[in-house]
Amino acid sequence: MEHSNRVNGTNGTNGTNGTNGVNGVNGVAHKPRSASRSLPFLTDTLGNSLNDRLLFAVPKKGRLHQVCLDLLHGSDIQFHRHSRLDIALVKNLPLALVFLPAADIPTFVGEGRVDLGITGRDQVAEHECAVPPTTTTGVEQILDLDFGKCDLQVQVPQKGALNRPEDLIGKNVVTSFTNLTEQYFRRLEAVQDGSTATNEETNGEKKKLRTNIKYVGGSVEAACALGVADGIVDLVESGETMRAAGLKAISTVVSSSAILIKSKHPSDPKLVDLILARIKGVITAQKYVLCTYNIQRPKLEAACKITPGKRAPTINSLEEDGWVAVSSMVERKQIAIVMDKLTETGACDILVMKIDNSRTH
Ligand SMILES: Nc1ncnc2c1ncn2[C@@H]1O[C@H](COP(=O)(O)OP(=O)(O)OP(=O)(O)O)[C@@H](O)[C@H]1O
Ligand SMILES: O=P(O)(O)OC[C@H]1O[C@H](OP(=O)(O)OP(=O)(O)O)[C@H](O)[C@@H]1O
Repeated sequence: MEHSNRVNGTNGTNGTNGTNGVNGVNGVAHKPRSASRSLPFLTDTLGNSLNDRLLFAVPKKGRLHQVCLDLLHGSDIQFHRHSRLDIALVKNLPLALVFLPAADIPTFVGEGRVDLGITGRDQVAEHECAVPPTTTTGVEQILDLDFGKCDLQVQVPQKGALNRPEDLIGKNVVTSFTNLTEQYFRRLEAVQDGSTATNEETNGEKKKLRTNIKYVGGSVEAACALGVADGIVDLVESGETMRAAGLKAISTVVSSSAILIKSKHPSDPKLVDLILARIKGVITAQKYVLCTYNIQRPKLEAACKITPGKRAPTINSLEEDGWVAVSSMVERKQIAIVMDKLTETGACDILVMKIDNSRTH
């Protein structure tokens, strides 16, 4: 059915080359949506037209899925997703959500088929290795979302003769990120051969890679124990998975976090700005708390150095002579230290409040 091919994208963009899709998803050639946007099969399926809606891709499963749903909720993007349907119309904005695998989102947004998306920086890097951006295609990274932080790392068995990434040259490496891994080992091999990375093509042909890179879609950490790989390239957050599999990290290929991306020619740039502002507001609200306290005026300058706020602290006079009340945004992760320092400076009645939402610059 055309619908599942085009929107689910799981057939066209997976496979051994990850999100390669050089010819577009399922071979659909690139055509900017802004030029002509006709999605008749979606109209039929949902009984609603998507042609006037901005399309926003959200990871349909995995580590980023629930956090993204929470972010949409915080941004007052209201929708109802019918079971098994990967598209949901937003009730209060001319927007439709498209639920896709995180790995496929850069392809859809990069080709301009979808206007906005949330995915990992690692997935964008993996996609761009295979499909370099042009003036009309490729994604623009518009906001770091401050969650989904992890590193794509080269890992080898804790006990063994392999200790440096160079030791894996000519050996078997298993990963879900074949493009980044190939690029990484191509550079490493070039250095070992005494050539430069840019010198990797001879007579227009890529030099054959000596390292054998194999794709697996998940549970990458099992590959060494099962004898499929000498080393792996996989994501590490806490390091628990890696350690449990008896592996250690020896190099970082890419550091990642979740990002908001947009196509180069979104169908409704104003709505993109509105959604960006809302999401920024939620992210800022999660990152900061509001700290208020009372302090005697002579100690105010020292206190303001501890709580400079995002722009400047708000200072109000108190009825009690010589005292002021201060309120200031403080990074949530710094708040305990800030309260300790304020107390030392002579601040009292220190209160810390959660911020539900925000609009700041
Ligand atoms: N352990 C982790 N900690 C933080 N972020 C992660 C972690 N694992 C993956 N991510 C981020 O989430 C993105 C999606 O990875 P994930 O493995 O959850 O996706 P998936 O393959 O679609 O889901 P599943 O593994 O359930 O099939 C990654 O590209 C990365 O940016
Ligand atoms: O460092 P940690 O906190 O242990 O996280 C790292 C693990 O998380 C991801 O896999 P995930 O659990 O999403 O499942 P997958 O192997 O099916 O991709 C990643 O591929 C690692 O295996």
